[in-house]
Amino acid sequence: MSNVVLKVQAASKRFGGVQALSDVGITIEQGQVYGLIGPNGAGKTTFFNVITGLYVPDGGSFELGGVPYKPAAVHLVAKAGIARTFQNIRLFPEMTALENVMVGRHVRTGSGLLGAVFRTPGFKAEEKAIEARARELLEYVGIGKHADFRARTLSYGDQRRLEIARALATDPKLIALDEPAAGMNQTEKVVLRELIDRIRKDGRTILLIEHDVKLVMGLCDRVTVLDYGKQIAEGTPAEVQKNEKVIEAYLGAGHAAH
Ligand SMILES: Nc1ncnc2c1ncn2[C@@H]1O[C@H](COP(=O)(O)OP(=O)(O)OP(=O)(O)O)[C@@H](O)[C@H]1O
Repeated sequence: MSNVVLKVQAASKRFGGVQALSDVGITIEQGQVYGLIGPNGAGKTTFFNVITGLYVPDGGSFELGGVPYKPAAVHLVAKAGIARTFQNIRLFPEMTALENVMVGRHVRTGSGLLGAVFRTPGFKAEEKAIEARARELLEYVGIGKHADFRARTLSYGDQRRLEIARALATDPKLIALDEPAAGMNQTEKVVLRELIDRIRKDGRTILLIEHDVKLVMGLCDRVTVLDYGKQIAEGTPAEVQKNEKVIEAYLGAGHAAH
């Protein structure tokens, strides 16, 4: 059996005169942390939006766990098994941390609207199980003690970790993190790195957009570099760092030495 989790071939997306993505292809294997880097406007977020159903691609083929999928709508992609976080945190700010994670978990549960309206025994048992799992996930990302706080009252770093817990709650085949370290201080970044490492060790597969080159190079098994929508390099962090095009377009002489 193939251990490829996500296979994207020739993904393209145009906005008016801007070719935001031009035949971009990546293959991510089970248990990998895969990095997507590139300068501002390179097409990283567009790629995320395409694979998660937010943007309809102009072209490309998409497979998740060996099964073709059409990234046509966000909820279908979530059901197919991709969960994501956003560059600009998107939590329900007035709901508690626990409730935010429980919402994520509902993607995977059976009781429909009628069960919820009539509060059937099946629904109640399921709610209990969802709550228990959500508490576990909050502990897992290190914010268990904030379970009953409203999301908006958490620190920035904790909100990012809450987003990760919510994404994990869907039991995704692939978890896509959009700049998880943005706005974090050094201490928070160290904790984040440990968390991503743990998620990988626990058997998950991760796609990561990140501007912090050190974090990307330290964490990722493979990296794709985009520039003006084109894939200018693909390989291990060591290979990519040596690539002339990458040094020119993005890393710069100062970064290449790290
Ligand atoms: N909804 C949209 N409408 C029009 N143009 C868009 C849209 N989304 C992205 N673009 C354009 O597509 C190109 C790629 O943008 P994208 O946001 O994917 O880059 P990025 O690599 O994620 O950049 P950043 O690091 O700044 O987040 C840019 O030129 C951007 O202006």
